[in-house]
Amino acid sequence: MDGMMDKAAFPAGAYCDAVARIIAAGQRMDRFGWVPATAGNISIRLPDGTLAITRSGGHKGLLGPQGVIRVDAAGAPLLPADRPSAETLLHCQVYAHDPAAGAVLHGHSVASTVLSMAGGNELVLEGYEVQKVFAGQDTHAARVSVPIFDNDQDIARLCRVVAPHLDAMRAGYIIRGHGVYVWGADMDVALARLEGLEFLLACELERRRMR
Ligand SMILES: CSC[C@@H](O)[C@@H](O)C(=O)COP(=O)(O)O
Ligand SMILES: [Zn+2]
Repeated sequence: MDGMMDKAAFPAGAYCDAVARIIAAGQRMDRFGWVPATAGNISIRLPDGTLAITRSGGHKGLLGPQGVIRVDAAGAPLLPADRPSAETLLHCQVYAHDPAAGAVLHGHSVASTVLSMAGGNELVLEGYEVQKVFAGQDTHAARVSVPIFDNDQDIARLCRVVAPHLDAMRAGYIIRGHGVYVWGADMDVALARLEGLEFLLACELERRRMR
């Protein structure tokens, strides 16, 4: 990690702190079963506007410091040989859209995968106390829409589909048959929102089973 800090325009501890938080986030997501196999990706925005993001292809519950690399705001690795997450552009898009975003999380839970494959372009959450974890929500009575976008292996094209909806998003979004993207001002907030959203998706799945 020391070599990475040579030209950094921020305090020496910031990158190491981000790496530690990303490793811990991966472990937490893994405990819930949200990052099976090599699924999921995790990033933090650093003070100079570059990102610390997971390397492509590793298990996100078993990350070490080498599993995290740096990319610029457009997603290009600072070390050209590094291969960042295949979905790096979705992270860059969130940071470009929301100057307050400090961390982005992507997981592949059973609930987000199954519910999004049931059809429709949104999942509506209403009546749940836990939906207050999302930005601007102060009552269970509100209606929180989580958009669902069709999966696409062309991530730049997927970004263009997601872009017009970002302003209205309160709880992140779901890619059909794939997983969720959630973010927050810092890693703690992003993790709380992910946990809240996944709890609500699990509730929805359970309710549909009961019908
Ligand atoms: C298990 S395949 C999952 C990938 O295709 C992708 O969706 C994913 O979440 C992880 O890709 P990665 O390039 O490791 O960030
Ligand atoms: Zn994915």
